[in-house]
Amino acid sequence: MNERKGLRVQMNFFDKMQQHTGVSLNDVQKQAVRYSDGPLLLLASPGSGKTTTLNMKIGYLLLVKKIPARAILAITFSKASAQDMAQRFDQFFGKLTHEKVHFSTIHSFAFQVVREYFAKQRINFQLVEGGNDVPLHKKIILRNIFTEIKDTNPTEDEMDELLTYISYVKNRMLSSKQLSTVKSSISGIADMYKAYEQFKTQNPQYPLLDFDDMLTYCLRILQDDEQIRTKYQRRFEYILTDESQDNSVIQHEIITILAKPQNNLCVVADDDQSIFMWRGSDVQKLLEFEKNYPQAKILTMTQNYRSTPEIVKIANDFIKRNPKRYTKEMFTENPSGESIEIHNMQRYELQLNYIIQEIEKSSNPKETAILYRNNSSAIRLVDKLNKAGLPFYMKDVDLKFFRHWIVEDIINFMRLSYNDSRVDILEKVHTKMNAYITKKQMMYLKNNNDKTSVFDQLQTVRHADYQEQALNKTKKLIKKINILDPEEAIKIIRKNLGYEKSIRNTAEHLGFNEEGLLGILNQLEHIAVGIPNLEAFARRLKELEEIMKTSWSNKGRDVVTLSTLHSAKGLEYDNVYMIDLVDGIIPSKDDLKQQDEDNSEPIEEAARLFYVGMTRARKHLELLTYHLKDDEHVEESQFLKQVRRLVKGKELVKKEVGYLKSKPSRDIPVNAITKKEDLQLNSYVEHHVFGKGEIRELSGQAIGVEFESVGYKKFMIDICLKQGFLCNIE
Ligand SMILES: Nc1ncnc2c1ncn2[C@@H]1O[C@H](COP(=O)(O)OP(=O)(O)OP(=O)(O)O)[C@@H](O)[C@H]1O
Repeated sequence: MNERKGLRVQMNFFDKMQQHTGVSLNDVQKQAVRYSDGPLLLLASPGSGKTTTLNMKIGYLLLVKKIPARAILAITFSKASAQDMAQRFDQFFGKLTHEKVHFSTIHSFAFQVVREYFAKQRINFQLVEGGNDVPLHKKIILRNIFTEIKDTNPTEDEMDELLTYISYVKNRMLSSKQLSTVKSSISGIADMYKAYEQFKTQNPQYPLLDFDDMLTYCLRILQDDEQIRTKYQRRFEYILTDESQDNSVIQHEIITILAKPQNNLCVVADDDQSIFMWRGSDVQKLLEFEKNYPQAKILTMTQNYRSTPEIVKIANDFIKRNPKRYTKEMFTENPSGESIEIHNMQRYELQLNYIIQEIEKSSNPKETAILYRNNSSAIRLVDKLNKAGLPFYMKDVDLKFFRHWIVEDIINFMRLSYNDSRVDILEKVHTKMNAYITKKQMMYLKNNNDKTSVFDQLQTVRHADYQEQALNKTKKLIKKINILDPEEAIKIIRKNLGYEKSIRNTAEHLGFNEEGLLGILNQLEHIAVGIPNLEAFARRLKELEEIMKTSWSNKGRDVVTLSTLHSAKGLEYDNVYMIDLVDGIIPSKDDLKQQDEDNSEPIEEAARLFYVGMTRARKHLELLTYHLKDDEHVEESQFLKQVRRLVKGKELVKKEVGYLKSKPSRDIPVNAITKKEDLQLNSYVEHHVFGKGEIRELSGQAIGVEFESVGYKKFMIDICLKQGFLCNIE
């Protein structure tokens, strides 16, 4: 093609695309689309049209450069983004070409390579994660290794830490010698990692692979097997990677090899949105792009099409606090809107009440997101939302809270109060209260249990006089718990039975985060407010778990979205509320500690997370903080202080009193069932979230309904009646 003709074809492409999609690319976007031969780093600010540009670029390769689809490899960050890209590609080009480009995650590409290699070697391998049909799961292997090495079962938190550690080590390609450089609260974690690796490879004819191994093997195969390497290098003439700021070291290595020798590699990234360092991503690789490809072209897309200038300006100025970054000045030509709001509440509860009020007021909840750093922020929020009758969609449901050992302990204390002859339950909690019960005494009870009160039985084998008193006191307290309401009961367990002291001791001895553990107790206490008895409390926990678990069924409905900041990546909403903006959460305690120890990387990553949150908002952004949580003073987030300085007095500090509420916060429908006697077995009702269902169970405090849309669910009758959740069907 001669130069003029080439230029004409390009012009036609952009004009045609504008007519076809309504999107008129800006100059940098066009340059990025056109630049296809050689390495290109496309640095893009949030909302600057990365996905749009990447899609146009692929269309350009197909339609203008006549590259067959199978020669293009487009790597996305997650399965969901691969689907999203494929969908958007179809919208743009579905009518213009029949060619189908394969959008793939790096893991699914690696899997293809690994499968091919093992087939060639006639070796059977087995996956240890993904799906329920995996015969031997990674978590089971690791649980066993942990128990063998530590002589105790891991907690859920320890399992998480171990899984993250292993993933980090592999993604960062750390050698055995470097293992000790990775910080962990679990002693002996490096040995666990080594034992795990050894276990998986003990039979070379039948290796076990987890998802991270897919990358490790893929890289090794590409390095060592010339035939496979050249096959893929020849096949993929053009490689594009999206969200590359979150690629790990090993992912960068795989892509570097694949792109050789022509290096037609387009890397789309925003170093300011790199938020997965803890999982092994390495933004350093991006910052070194020019060093690795001296002939590289670097383009910067900084026009934001998403947000108002008020949001764009503050977010842009905020992220400059991080010194190690590519300099970019994000700007927008969008019309002006409202300024960012900062709300500094007196107490944590007021933040919750405020959020509820805002959602109730909202005419379009689907366009509203509540973002928080930790999943634990969601528990009380979900409780409140449910009590207010506000349905929601939760982006990444984490049910760990409900299985936490502290929750189990509290339920066990309550169980014991129903029947204090239960040796099996006492065994689970005997070391966690002030009764000085020894292992030997427990053995005695197990062998001689006469089904009377365990405390009376223990009196016969007590060792010291002080134990007599302690056992008497414990027996009385345990009995008392049974007649108290759950909120009071938890207080007695914490303070009088000595459970809180035992948690503090455990935290100190095992290096657990004491504040986090006590936080779980506080959450339980709050959930318990207003619940009449212990059974109802246990049921409420189950109910909350179920509500969270099934919130996916609200996806796409006109409901508010709850999400961690991490999972909000790539999404956008008209209204965004960032909550729990206090020091200790964002930045976390550990971020702050590491900063004190001269490692500023974690706090910079936390700032990027904050930035990701702010840039999700199209029109309305609110940042929420408070002074007091559970009677403890908390400091507002230092990031928020920075934003406050940038907003300069435009904030609206609202008065606490405006948000206090005690009554049900939604309008109860006229046909709502408010009396227990109006609930009839086998009759049909309409639930405010789950729709039509048949009452199948009515027992004590609980009601069970079989719904047409989501199946069987159990609720607390009291809450349903008070909040008007169930309505008669005409
Ligand atoms: N040249 C353009 N003109 C008008 N709108 C555009 C243009 N480019 C992109 N957009 C629009 O801007 C919005 C953001 O684009 P996109 O989702 O591609 O951004 P992104 O860079 O991937 O965002 P983020 O990284 O923050 O998730 C989309 O609604 C898109 O249609």
